[in-house]
Amino acid sequence: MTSDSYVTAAAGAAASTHVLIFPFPAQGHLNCMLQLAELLAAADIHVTFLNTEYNHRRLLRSSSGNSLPGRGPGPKVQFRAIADGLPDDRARSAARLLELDASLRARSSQAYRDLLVDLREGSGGRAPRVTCVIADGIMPFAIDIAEELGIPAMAFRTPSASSVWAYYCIPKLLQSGELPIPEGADLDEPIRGLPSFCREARSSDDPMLRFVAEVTAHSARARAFILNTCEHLEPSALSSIRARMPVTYAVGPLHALRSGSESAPARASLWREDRTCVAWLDGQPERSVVYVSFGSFAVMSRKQFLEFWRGLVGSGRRFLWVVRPDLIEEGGWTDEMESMIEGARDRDRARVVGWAPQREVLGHRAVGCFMTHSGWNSTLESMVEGVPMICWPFFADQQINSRFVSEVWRIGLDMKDTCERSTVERMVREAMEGDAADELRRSAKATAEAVRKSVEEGGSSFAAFQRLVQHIKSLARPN
Ligand SMILES: O=c1ccn([C@@H]2O[C@H](COP(=O)(O)OP(=O)(O)O[C@H]3O[C@H](CO)[C@@H](O)[C@H](O)[C@H]3O)[C@@H](O)[C@H]2O)c(=O)[nH]1
Repeated sequence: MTSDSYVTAAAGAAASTHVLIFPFPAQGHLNCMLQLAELLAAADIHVTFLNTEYNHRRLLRSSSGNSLPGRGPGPKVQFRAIADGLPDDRARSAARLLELDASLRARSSQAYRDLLVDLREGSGGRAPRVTCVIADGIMPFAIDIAEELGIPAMAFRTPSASSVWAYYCIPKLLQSGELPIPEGADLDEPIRGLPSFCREARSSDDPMLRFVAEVTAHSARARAFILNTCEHLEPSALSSIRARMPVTYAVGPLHALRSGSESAPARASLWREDRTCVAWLDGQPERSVVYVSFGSFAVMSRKQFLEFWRGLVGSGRRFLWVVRPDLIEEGGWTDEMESMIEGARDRDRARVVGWAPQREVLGHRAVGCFMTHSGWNSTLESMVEGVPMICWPFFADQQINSRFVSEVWRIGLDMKDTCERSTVERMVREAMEGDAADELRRSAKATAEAVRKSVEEGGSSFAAFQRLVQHIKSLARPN
């Protein structure tokens, strides 16, 4: 069955349609799945958004009232929360991803099952019985439990289509002996831009490699795939995925898709946004500032931080840097770093904040380029605003994204694994001034136009979203 077949089956099912959305509890997963929730609510679908208690408390603490859907004048989304099973004082960073995953499987799955049983009976009160689950594709247990209970489940994958396709290929690469890559081999040859866990795995039993391969193979058991990308960006990866998973909806970039919703797209920040940086940007010349952010998960060593800092200062360019409270590895902070940051707060040419309203910053006329870790959300946000990128990928899908940015879409530069002040300086100059910068800017602008077209009426993502809505409505059982 293709996605077109669901259109007729959906007629009249709107009022009785209720979707439960369950993201993996990390910032990069929350934002885009919350945007999906808001768009579905605007399409007249009841939505329950399931958070972990830990994250929900953080969201409420950091949200500015109207940024979460259901809290302002926009469409209503009902929030529920279950425990993630970890003690409150435990960091939920990238380094602990497997621990969080194990805890969710072992300790949260029963609470999730109980909640679904409850919602399946319609005991949620105002909402009808739950008729569909959209679970993060890296939580196969959430898909299996829903299907066991007779609730159709779809998988949402948060990385790019090319990354998802690379994950699909892991078992084949293991079988053919191309993975794990032998010690001492040139990591740029023959498979360039491999995700970090492929490059670092020293045996086929590597836990991270196994985790990614397993969840990817498993999520293909869902009824459909939803991807935050568009046909224009990744046509060949999408067609490879569709060969395995025919019902795949490419509905991105979701934060730019405004199908039926008038309000600004939802933001779900786990940190409180420091809006003083927007006022600071207002006072800066056009395209003069390098915006630096390494997302929500990455952790740097002291040495890396200092190399970046000195490179940025050495470039002579103005910069705005997001230094999250947990950006530097445990025990890495020094008084020297503290005083450098304090000094920057008072200077005209640099600004440091703990967390920024990133989409607004990227859309600001004063921003000239984005130095990024190449998380997929950041990549899409920069793309939509036509801002060229300097990529310093840390882990997972980020190596794939940075390679596509530099070699396929040609809208940025890839620092790969180098972290030296001279490279930082050179790349900032290249991205900000001269012919190469003009060329990058032109191609970033053209990409922005094409991507924006995809999410407007008549565009491929807009149409895919309409088909997804019809598919979800067609799953509603008579109440
Ligand atoms: O000061 C900041 C910094 C970031 N953000 C937002 O936080 C999100 C960050 O997402 P992303 O760029 O995807 O980075 P991560 O938080 O690192 O996301 C994880 O999830 C992504 C989606 O699967 C992967 O692509 C990444 O590799 C993985 O680390 C984006 O929406 C940003 O707008 C802010 O609002 N303010």
